[in-house]
Amino acid sequence: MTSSRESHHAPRSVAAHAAAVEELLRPVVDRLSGHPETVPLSAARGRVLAESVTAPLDLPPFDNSQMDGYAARSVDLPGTLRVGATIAAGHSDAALAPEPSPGTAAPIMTGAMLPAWADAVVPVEAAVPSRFLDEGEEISLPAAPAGQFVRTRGSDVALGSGALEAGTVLGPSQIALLAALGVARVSVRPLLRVALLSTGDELVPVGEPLPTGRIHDSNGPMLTAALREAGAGVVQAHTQEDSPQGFRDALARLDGVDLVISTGGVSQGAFEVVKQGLSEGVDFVSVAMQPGGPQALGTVRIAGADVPFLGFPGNPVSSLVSFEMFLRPLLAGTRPRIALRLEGAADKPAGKHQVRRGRLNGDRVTLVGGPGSHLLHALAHSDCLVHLPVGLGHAPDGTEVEVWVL
Ligand SMILES: Nc1nc2c(c(=O)[nH]1)N[C@H]1C(S)=C(S)[C@@H](COP(=O)(O)OP(=O)(O)OC[C@H]3O[C@@H](n4cnc5c(N)ncnc54)[C@H](O)[C@@H]3O)O[C@H]1N2
Ligand code: MOO
Repeated sequence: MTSSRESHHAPRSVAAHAAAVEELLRPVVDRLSGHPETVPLSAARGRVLAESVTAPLDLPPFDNSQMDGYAARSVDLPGTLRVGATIAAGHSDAALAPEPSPGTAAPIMTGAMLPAWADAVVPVEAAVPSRFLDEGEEISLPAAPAGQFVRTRGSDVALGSGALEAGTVLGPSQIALLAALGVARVSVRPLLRVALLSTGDELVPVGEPLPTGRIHDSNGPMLTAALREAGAGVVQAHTQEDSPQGFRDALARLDGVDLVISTGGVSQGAFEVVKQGLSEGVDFVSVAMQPGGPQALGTVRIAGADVPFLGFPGNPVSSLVSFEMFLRPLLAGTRPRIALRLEGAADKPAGKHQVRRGRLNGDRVTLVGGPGSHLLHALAHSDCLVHLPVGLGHAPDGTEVEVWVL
C-alpha cells in the first residue's frame, strides 16, 4: 500500500520544504500577477494588489484642526483675543478669507481647514470662557506652541509617495487609505482558483447530523477562510471518502483550477487515500516540523494539464500550520514576526521545528494548549504562532522565541 514516491530519507527541513513549495507555485503566482484585473473599491476586500499605488494627493489634503477649539497665531498666545469668523469642517470660505488683524482667534471645528494666518489650535475646553463666542467678542487663550493640534498637509502620506505595495492583501485599513486617496478602482491579481478536498471516511459536512464515530469536517471551512483571507478564491470545497478511485474521480471532475489542496491521507495508516490515489507526479515527504510533519506536493493531471497539488496532513492544527508555513507567505506575504520571551517552560523533540499556539502577553508570549494537533479550542483562543526551533529540546521560562502574529 505504500507509494513508491514516499521519501525514506531523513526528514527535510522547514526551509527546504518551503523552497520546494515556492518552486512549485511561483509560476502560478507570477502568471496571476501578469494578468491584473480592475475592480471597484467596494469589491476589493480580500483581493491582492497587482500594482503598487502612488498617492495621487496629499493626506491630509490641507492643514486642518485636530480639535474643536480656536485657531490662533502662536505668537499672540497667551492673550485675550478678538473672536473671528467660525470655520466649520467642509467649508473653506472662512479659512480662505483675507487675513484678519493680529490678535484674532477663530472658532474652528475638528477637521476644518486651518487658515494660512494661524499656526496653532487651542481646544475649546482650555479657553476662558470654555465655549464658542460670537464674532467680535473677546476670548482668553493659554500659550500654545506653533503646530499644536494642527494636522499638516501630507503628514500622513505625501503626494507622489508610495501608498501601498503590490502584493498587499486589501483589508479594511488598506481600503480606507485607498478611499481617502480617491482611488475608486484598483488593479488586483486574478483570484487564485483553489479546490479543497477534505479526505476521510469519518468526515461529515458541518450542518449534517453526526453519527457515532464520525466528526465534522473542520479543515474545509478553516482552509476556505484562510485562503480567502490571503486573497485566494476557493472554487470548490468538499469532503472525500477514503477511496483512492473516488479521490482520482474527484480530481478528474475539477475544472478551471490553479491549485488543488487536500487534507488527510498522507501518513502511515492503512487507508491513506491521497497516497494511494496518486501514483505519479506527487512526492510524499516528511518535514522536520511539528505539527505538519507529513506533507505531499507535486502536480495532478486535470483536463490534460499539470495542476499544482499540495497534500496537507489531516489534523486541523497541522493543516493550518502547513498553510501558514508554506502557502500563505506566497499568497499574502509574511506575518508580522517579533521576538518575545516565553512565559513558562516548554519541552519538545529537539530534532523538530515546533510551532505552538500562543497568546501575546505584553513583552512575553504564553503558550495556549499543548502540542497536540487536534486542539481546535486552543487554536481558536490563540493570536500568534510560537516557533521553537530545531536544536532546542527544553525551553526554560524566559527563552526568547520568534512569534508570528496572526
Ligand atoms: N504510525 C504513524 N501514525 C501517524 C503518524 C506517523 O508518523 N506514524 N503521523 C501522525 C501525524 S504527525 C499526523 S499530522 C497525522 C497525519 O495523518 P493524515 O494526513 O494521513 O490524516 P488522517 O489520518 O486522515 O487524519 C489525521 C487526523 O485528523 C483528523 N481529520 C482529518 N481530516 C479532517 C478534517 N477535514 N476535519 C477535521 N479533522 C480531520 C482525522 O480524523 C484524524 O484524527 O497522522 C498521524 N499518524
Ligand atoms: O505532524 Mo502531525 O502534523 O504532528 O500532527
